[in-house]
Amino acid sequence: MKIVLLGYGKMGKIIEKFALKRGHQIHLAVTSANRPNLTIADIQGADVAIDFSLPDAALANIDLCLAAKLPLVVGTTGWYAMLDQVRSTTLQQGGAVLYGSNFSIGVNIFFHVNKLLASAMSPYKSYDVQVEEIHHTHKLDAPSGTAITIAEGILDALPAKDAWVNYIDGTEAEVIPKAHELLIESHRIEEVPGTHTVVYSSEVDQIEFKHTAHSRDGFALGAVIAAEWLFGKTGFFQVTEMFEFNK
Ligand SMILES: NC(=O)C1=CN([C@@H]2O[C@H](COP(=O)(O)OP(=O)(O)OC[C@H]3O[C@@H](n4cnc5c(N)ncnc54)[C@H](OP(=O)(O)O)[C@@H]3O)[C@@H](O)[C@H]2O)C=CC1
Ligand SMILES: O=C(O)C1=N[C@H](C(=O)O)C[C@H](O)C1
Repeated sequence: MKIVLLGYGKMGKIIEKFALKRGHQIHLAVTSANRPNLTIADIQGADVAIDFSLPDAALANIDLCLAAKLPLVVGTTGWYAMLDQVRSTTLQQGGAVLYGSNFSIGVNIFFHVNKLLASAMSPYKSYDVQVEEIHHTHKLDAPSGTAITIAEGILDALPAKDAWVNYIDGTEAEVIPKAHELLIESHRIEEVPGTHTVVYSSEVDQIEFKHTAHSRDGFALGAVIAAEWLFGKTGFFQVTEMFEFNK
């Protein structure tokens, strides 16, 4: 496939490596430098686009790909408040968009088991739950998209919690969650690729469920596999739909 990389930073460059290894070609790599002059015609000769850019850039990139009728995989996080609108625009225009807060196999298995664990925990009111995420200091959004997906999995299964709240470690404003709120604690530490932990605590014990990314390779390979999966389809998809255990 000929791939347009929307974003050619930390992720875009690793995605390129896996795309070439799997026999694909890079049609165009887009950065802040060439994005202002990018036209529909520039991307129309490609088969698929993969967006790992900036939270503020994702929506315009989605619109551009829809206008060009180019299937798009969106890995960029931090735009999910607009998800419903993007879904309906994609469906109205007969486009193809697949998005996911995390493309690694390990995290997608984690998402699945997280829901099972939350269901198992739901009768046991003596446990409180919180989510922690640690990422590198360059990250622009908090909480991470992955932490939001994890929190949504817990909220769906635990009637005692109906909303998440975020505390960013090191910021002054203290966040004390109410009993019905699920705390997501965000930490920013040097070059950490991404660590997510769900913690259930009671007076007598603690359960910790943790995923640690050793590098960005799992995210990048997953994004290329997602592009292969999306090619030839129309609709609005989540990365979770690619996995056998969700079928
Ligand atoms: N879903 C997942 O599995 C994962 C998602 N992510 C998400 O992916 C996104 C990118 O992460 P990362 O690669 O680390 O970020 P980087 O900051 O390293 O790279 C961002 C890239 O986007 C480019 N860019 C800036 N503006 C635009 C624009 N308007 N259109 C296209 N490209 C643009 C930048 O250009 P320039 O080089 O000129 O600055 C840069 O090349 C983040 O939102 C992150 O949260 C990250 C890892 C995994
Ligand atoms: O910005 C990152 O680096 C990452 N972002 C994604 C997120 O917000 O969850 C996925 C991964 O954790 C790395």
